[in-house]
Amino acid sequence: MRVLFEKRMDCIQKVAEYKFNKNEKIFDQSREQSVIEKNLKLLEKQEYKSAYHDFLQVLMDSSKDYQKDWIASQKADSHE
Ligand SMILES: O=C(O)C(=O)C[C@]1(C(=O)O)C=C[C@@H](O)C=C1
Repeated sequence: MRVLFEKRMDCIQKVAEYKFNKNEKIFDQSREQSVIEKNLKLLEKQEYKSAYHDFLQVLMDSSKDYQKDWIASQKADSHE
């Protein structure tokens, strides 16, 4: 779990850098919806669907918080 989490966060770091450089917004509702739908379809045990939906949402909220903090720190550094 930790290893997968760290790999995911390495990707999220790259996404944050891309969004910072392109001045793109962090939250993309349609993208988020499609990530959730795609993953829910892949779930083998549909009885876990609701719990998995909540898990994905918490994961994406955490990614957005990380991106927000990282981009804010970059902006603060550039104003020093
Ligand atoms: O794909 C992105 O643009 C991301 O920022 C990653 C991610 C995610 O954690 O999967 C996070 C926020 C977006 O709203 C959608 C997806």
